[in-house]
Amino acid sequence: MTATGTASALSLHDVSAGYGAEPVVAHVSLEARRSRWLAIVGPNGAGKSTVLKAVANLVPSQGTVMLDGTDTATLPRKELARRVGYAPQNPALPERLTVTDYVLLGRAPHLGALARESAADVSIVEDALARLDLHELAGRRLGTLSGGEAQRAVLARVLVQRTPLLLLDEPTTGLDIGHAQTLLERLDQLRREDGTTVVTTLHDLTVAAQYADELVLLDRGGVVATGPPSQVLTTERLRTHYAADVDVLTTAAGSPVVVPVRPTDGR
Ligand SMILES: Nc1ncnc2c1ncn2[C@@H]1O[C@H](COP(=O)(O)OP(=O)(O)OP(=O)(O)O)[C@@H](O)[C@H]1O
Repeated sequence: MTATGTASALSLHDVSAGYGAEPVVAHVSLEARRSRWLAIVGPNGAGKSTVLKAVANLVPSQGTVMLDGTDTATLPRKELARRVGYAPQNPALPERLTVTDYVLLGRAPHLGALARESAADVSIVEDALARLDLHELAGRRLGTLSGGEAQRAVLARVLVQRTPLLLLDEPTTGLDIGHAQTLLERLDQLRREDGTTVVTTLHDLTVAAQYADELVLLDRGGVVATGPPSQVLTTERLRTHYAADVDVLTTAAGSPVVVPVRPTDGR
């Protein structure tokens, strides 16, 4: 298989994970092919974030998680951080750290035990700050940023990790439409040019359909549909799993557009 072919970058087989005695996701199997974009969608509480955390080894899990054919259970933490970049939905941020110092932390998996960042590390950070429109905020403390600015700092930190797999939990949360588009296009560029595999959770199903090659629909901790967006996003499915009234339109390019429809029965 070629680097941009259909090889599996990430596969989950029969994974169950959770926070206590009972798993909140159970028997999840899915696959993200190298250099493709997989979007995990589903209603609130379905278990999307938990699946990402299971891959990042942040919650106890059972089953098998394979990265490029290697079982993650065998990977030391630093090696996992060189392979997987994970951006959580609501990270706790060190308020007093500047944006630059925080983003530099993303280079840590590539440094030796006592090594300081090199000029190359600083240059990678400056590039990420510029791409995410953070250069003017580089010296600001995280505690002084707006929600969308802080979200962009979190994403910059994960991008400088330069991992072959990105796991991004609701990456566009808090971003205005322009910054969201810039970010999504940047991710797509990494996918196309560097062969990065992108796995995101996304609530905006139209955006998910625009960018993802494949969707996995989760509900109540299990996979209920998998496939290309045009197959997964049907009016019936969205009613069943989201209790939503929607029309699913199709663009000239064949991409589904999910439009909420107001109930006419006075609900
Ligand atoms: N730290 C935690 N401790 C206990 N239960 C948790 C914890 N985090 C999440 N849960 C529960 O696990 C289930 C799945 O949560 P998860 O965050 O994975 O859902 P999600 O699909 O990402 O939801 P959302 O769309 O609302 O972000 C939910 O019932 C949630 O209440």
